[in-house]
Amino acid sequence: MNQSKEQRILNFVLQNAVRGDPCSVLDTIDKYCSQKEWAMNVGNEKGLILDKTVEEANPSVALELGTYCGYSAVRIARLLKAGAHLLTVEFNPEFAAIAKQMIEFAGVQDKVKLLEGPSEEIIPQLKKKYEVDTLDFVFLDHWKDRYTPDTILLQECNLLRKGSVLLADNVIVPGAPEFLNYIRNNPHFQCTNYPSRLEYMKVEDAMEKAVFLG
Ligand SMILES: Nc1ncnc2c1ncn2CCCCCNC(=O)c1cc(-c2ccc(F)cc2)cc(O)c1O
Ligand SMILES: [Mg+2]
Repeated sequence: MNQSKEQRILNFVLQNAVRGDPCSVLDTIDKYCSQKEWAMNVGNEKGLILDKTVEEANPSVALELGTYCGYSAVRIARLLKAGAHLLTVEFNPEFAAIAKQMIEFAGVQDKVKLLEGPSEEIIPQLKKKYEVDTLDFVFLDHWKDRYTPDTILLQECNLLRKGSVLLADNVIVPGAPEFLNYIRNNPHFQCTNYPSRLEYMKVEDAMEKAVFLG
């Protein structure tokens, strides 16, 4: 049974990165995906925007929708202060299994809780089952047509507080036009667009930051 691309990415990390060193894991994934096989990690260019947004928010509780191989989970977790944690939600069991190993190899497993399932099922469980009060930071990187319904669901579940920061990947490619329209015309959010490039490609993409105003 031949290996998946995600398994090949993980194996390359296990063989070439430094165990317990998140930056070396990120650099190794970026090396593989820019030289060998493209994959939908946020990458280093948009990754720098993610870094700055996380550092500015300095979250105690962060949520990621769409874990994939764990690249952005490692990227976020490496910046979290002592006692802070990231909940990351992955729908695909194969991806979740890869991400779990990636997160452990990077040494950030104590800061990351990987939740398997569709976002629309997990979000309503965050308060009672996962003991979340409110979310300080949310990274949207899952199905692009789920960005809007899940942003609405987060509000309905009272998971956002004044100042909660949402950051959405791929608002140009593959694109999330309906989300941009929703969030930019919603008086409860203050939006900022960050033009960038699609990971590992000379193709325009962008991230959208939306701060919840309460
Ligand atoms: N918990 C949950 N709930 C719902 N869906 C869930 C989920 N957990 C996972 N998924 C399912 C998401 C599957 C991956 C989403 N990301 C993407 O689809 C994505 C695609 C591209 C791309 C760009 C140009 C191309 F030519 C081709 C692809 C780039 C990106 O940065 C992307 O993030
Ligand atoms: Mg993405």
